[in-house]
Amino acid sequence: MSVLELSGVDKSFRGLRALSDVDMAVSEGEIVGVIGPNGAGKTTLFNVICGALKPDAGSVRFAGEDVTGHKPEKIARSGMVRTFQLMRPFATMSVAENVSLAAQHHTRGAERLRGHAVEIVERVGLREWAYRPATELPTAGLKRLELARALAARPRVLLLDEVLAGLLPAEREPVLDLLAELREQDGTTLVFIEHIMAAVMRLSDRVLVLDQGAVLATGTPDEVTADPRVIEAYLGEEPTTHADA
Ligand SMILES: Nc1ncnc2c1ncn2[C@@H]1O[C@H](COP(=O)(O)OP(=O)(O)OP(=O)(O)O)[C@@H](O)[C@H]1O
Repeated sequence: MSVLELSGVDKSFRGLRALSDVDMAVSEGEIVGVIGPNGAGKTTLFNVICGALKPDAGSVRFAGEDVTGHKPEKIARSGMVRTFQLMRPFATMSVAENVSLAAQHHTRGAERLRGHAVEIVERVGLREWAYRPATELPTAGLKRLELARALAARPRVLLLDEVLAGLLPAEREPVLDLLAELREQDGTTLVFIEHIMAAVMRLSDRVLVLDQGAVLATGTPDEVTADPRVIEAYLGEEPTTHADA
């Protein structure tokens, strides 16, 4: 059974069709990369899945339940959590406090909450930063903190919006390792929007290609990167173009 299933999803903004009849099914424990040119509808897709936007038509099912139009907090509490491209931590709080705040609906008791937050801070590689103000973090640290906040909610499905953007190639590797570990150790299902094709190729079991709001192709990384329609719409003549975008 699919843990996440979209059926016939449409979403328009003042006549602009941002999503058009999108079907998508993600199995438990699967890693699905979502790619496509700028404006293809990737972020809108995430916003519809996580409840930030209500689709004009179609449905979103999570863990067998119809969650179409449910509030984002409700969807997050039920186990489907997203990260944002632009991380805005609470400025007056430390890194660990920011993570605790995100964990408070999911962990009972102050002691356990603190322990859970510290464990996640360490897991994302921010141990030295735990008690420093979150605003002092460099970009790579803010990205890790965003991931930590999402993990604090104990996600069953994690939606990652360009989690590698702004990171140097050397900073990407540990994040990719962590994402692979989340699936291996925790069985977390991952759906990630990414422009860096090397990461998409390495991490994805399956890739969904959006173009002008519609699903252009879906398949293994090798299948989609060899698909002439995908090459024409997104990858260009040289698929390596996006490798370090
Ligand atoms: N709130 C909004 N109001 C009006 N138009 C919007 C809104 N959100 C998105 N759009 C439009 O919908 C289309 C899809 O946008 P979306 O941000 O989902 O694309 P994307 O694939 O995530 O692009 P990118 O890779 O640049 O982030 C674009 O034409 C965009 O301008």
